Amino acid sequence: MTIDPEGEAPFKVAIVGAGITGISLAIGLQARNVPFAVYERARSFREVGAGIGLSENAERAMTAVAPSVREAFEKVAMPNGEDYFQWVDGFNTDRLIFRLHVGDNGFRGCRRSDFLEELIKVLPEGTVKWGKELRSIEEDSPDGRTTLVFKDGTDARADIVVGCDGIRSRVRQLLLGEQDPASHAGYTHKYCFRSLAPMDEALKAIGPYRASTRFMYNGPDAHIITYPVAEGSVLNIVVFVTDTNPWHPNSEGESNAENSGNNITTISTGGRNVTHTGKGSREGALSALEGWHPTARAIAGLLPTGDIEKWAVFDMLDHPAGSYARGTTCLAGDAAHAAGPHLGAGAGFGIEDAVFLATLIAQAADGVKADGPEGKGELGTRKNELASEALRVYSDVRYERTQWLIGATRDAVALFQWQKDDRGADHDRFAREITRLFHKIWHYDLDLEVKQARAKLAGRLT
Ligand SMILES: Cc1cc2nc3c(=O)[nH]c(=O)nc-3n(C[C@H](O)[C@H](O)[C@H](O)COP(=O)(O)OP(=O)(O)OC[C@H]3O[C@@H](n4cnc5c(N)ncnc54)[C@H](O)[C@@H]3O)c2cc1C
Repeated sequence: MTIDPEGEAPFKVAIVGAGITGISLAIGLQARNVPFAVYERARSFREVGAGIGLSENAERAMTAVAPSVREAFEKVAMPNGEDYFQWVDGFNTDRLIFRLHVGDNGFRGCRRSDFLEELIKVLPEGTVKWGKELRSIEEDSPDGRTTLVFKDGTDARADIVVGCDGIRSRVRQLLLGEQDPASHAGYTHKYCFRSLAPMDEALKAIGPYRASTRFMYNGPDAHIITYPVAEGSVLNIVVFVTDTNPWHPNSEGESNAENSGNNITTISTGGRNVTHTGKGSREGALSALEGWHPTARAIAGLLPTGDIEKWAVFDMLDHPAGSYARGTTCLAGDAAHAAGPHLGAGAGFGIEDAVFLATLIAQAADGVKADGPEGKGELGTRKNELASEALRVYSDVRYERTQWLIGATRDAVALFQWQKDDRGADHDRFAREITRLFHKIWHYDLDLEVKQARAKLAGRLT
């Protein structure tokens, strides 16, 4: 569908950030004929090849935001080896602890970069503006529109601004104030080593069955995840380690404008940008797995030699934002509610956010059209009121679930790393608790929630 960005439609939406959340929202708005532009600080599409899994709630959200999002995923999704998450005692026995059914062909993996590349193809040429790093937002223009000012000195105007700019969100800082602790994510005292190992090497290390499907290895103060991606040509490996120390960044500096998404390199803490990765090594990972079963150690042995990056896991548990919306600006995806990766839900929640935002913004746009040029009061003011209501409803309906995820993710990692009082000994308890957490994520009645959100907005618009 072609959109006239300056045409008659009542709202133009500026989306800051071309990650999964921002691009899903853009496609959702396109499908509902709401004009938009995406402003992304990277100069071109450039992504790390990290693996990602998307659960059934995420797939339902893809279809709801626009069928083309689901189609993009289908092009890159890797069929499951088996439709189960399987947890192994990685420390003592290398034996299975528990299998959780993920649904038929549920929680398929893909390379995040492959998915994003397919998603971006859905958008009309020129709607993603590359090399646009947001610096500030000015809201005092006479027509009620917002001006976005970019690092390169250019600016753009919009009626609604949605910050989809990730865990280090600039929009979040501008919305809440840089000195507000809620503007900055905090260290979860976990870091990880990640790698995509060639499948022939993986097969030698762990054999065909373990390499064919997702496995997780639990143990004291660390855990490992492995699953095949890219049509089974590589094995995605993540080794998570608990760190009792505060995060010690290597250096301080400017945020790296080329980085995007999972490629977390710097983060703002206390108003400063501090390095968010440290140097590590395969030997470091192996020493965190001292005394573990040889299989777990063989997986860590697949990490590259030499210096490798270790990635700190940050989240927004300690200082949550009180709301995701203020006026005609709001936050979505990791910018609003970044959680650790341990329940594999962040991207799916970003797509869910996109469904609500696209739906509610389109509904508010219909409200403006219904008012007509002679509408209630000054059009700029009325437009802003309707836009603000849509964003407020979005924040209200998404807040509880998305905030829950952050704490639930901390609980999950404590289960994996034997940090609960039973130190991993009670397998039934593990099965019960982990099932409850995943099921709450997966079994979400999106249609019902969207319907209720629409009704809530309709109530406020009358
Ligand atoms: C190791 C790991 C494994 C994970 N596994 C899973 C999984 O299996 N399943 C799952 O659902 N989730 C997973 N996640 C979480 C998931 O990756 C994130 O929740 C998701 O990518 C967030 O998407 P986003 O679009 O909100 O933000 P991001 O992907 O961070 O995108 C933000 C975008 O904004 C841009 N940007 C930032 N600042 C500015 C600015 N000032 N101006 C303009 N642009 C800007 C960035 O360059 C970037 O492109 C994992 C995360 C990690 C770290």
